[in-house]
Amino acid sequence: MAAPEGQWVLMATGRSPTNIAVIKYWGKRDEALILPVNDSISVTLDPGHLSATTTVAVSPSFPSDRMWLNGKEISLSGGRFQSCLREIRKRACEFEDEKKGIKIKKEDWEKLHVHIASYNNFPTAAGLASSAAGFACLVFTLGKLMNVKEDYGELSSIARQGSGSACRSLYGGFVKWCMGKKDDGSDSLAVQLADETHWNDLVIIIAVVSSKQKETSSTSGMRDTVETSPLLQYRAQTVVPSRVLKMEEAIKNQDFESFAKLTCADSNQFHAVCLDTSPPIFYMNDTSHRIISLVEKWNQSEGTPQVAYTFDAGPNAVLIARNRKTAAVLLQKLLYYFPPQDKDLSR
Ligand SMILES: Nc1ncnc2c1ncn2[C@@H]1O[C@H](COP(=O)(O)OP(=O)(O)OP(=O)(O)O)[C@@H](O)[C@H]1O
Ligand SMILES: C[C@@](O)(CCOP(=O)(O)OP(=O)(O)O)CC(=O)O
Repeated sequence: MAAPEGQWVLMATGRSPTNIAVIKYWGKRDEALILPVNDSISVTLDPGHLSATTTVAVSPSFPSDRMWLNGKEISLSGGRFQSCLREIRKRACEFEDEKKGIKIKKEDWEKLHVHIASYNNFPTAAGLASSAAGFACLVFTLGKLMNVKEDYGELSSIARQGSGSACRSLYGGFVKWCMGKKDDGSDSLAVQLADETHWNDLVIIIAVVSSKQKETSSTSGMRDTVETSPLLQYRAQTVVPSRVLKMEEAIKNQDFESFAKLTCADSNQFHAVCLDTSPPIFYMNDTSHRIISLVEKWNQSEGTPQVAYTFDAGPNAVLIARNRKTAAVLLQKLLYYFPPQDKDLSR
């Protein structure tokens, strides 16, 4: 290293959006490597809306790795953070900035420590996939800092070890997480099905029913489901494989009717396996159920789907409208049936 010991700081910043699964990931076949029991498909949101922004810094003057999430220091000792840091460090390459007098050899990265600061511009751990945006961003930004040359597929398999759904946030547009077959997880990674320009008409509206942290985390919820739900076997082995093929076709052909039916059915089956878990897991609440009824009745009365709904591990509704005109009508309906309360307006 050319600069005097401890005199320099090198930084990189990245931003990653969250993604919303339209065919859900729920259940692991390997807890440590985070390998799923089925493929899943998601749509990545616009980074301008729900995203994580992460800055990573490295300096010889840092005595240890540290991280701040939304301004509060959090521990990096957990296995998931450690896996991401280890896997990225393994792939780090030589870096040189002659002007600043910085030269980092490949082997130096193992000894250098990082400081990480990340902000989510939406509620953390509220079932809005903060872990997806967060770990995708962490891996991407560390890769940028450490001059990692791997492609996005390889980075996605590292992000997967932070949080399964994170592997899908490395790409924009429609993304498939291929479950893979190998025991070491090397073939469990994300591929882009279509980029963000492919189906421009769609509009996504997130109705935040509650921004409170959920009671059952996705990680522990899906562990209980794997251990106790007989329905999960049927879902993973029989239902999802054919649904994934149909969903790929629907996306390719921009076939909203098929897309909406598959999305709603898959969300409902995911919540059915949660209910089939012992003890049962309830992520949706009465408001979520009322939103489902509203959409189902509207779609029925139009004769063809106008809006698709999907709910992750929480009560918040993700509503996908076929176009802007439908999205405007949807907003009107939501405001009519769920008028804002005084406390919402004063926020
Ligand atoms: N910006 C971030 N950078 C790094 N890690 C993050 C970030 N945001 C969240 N996380 C990690 O993700 C955890 C929250 O994940 P959790 O799965 O509980 O909630 P969620 O992702 O919001 O919900 P879900 O995955 O069920 O939709 C945090 O405790 C933290 O470890
Ligand atoms: C319901 C889901 O959002 C579950 C996401 O689970 P996580 O990816 O948060 O779980 P871990 O891999 O244990 O971190 C469905 C999905 O995004 O596919």
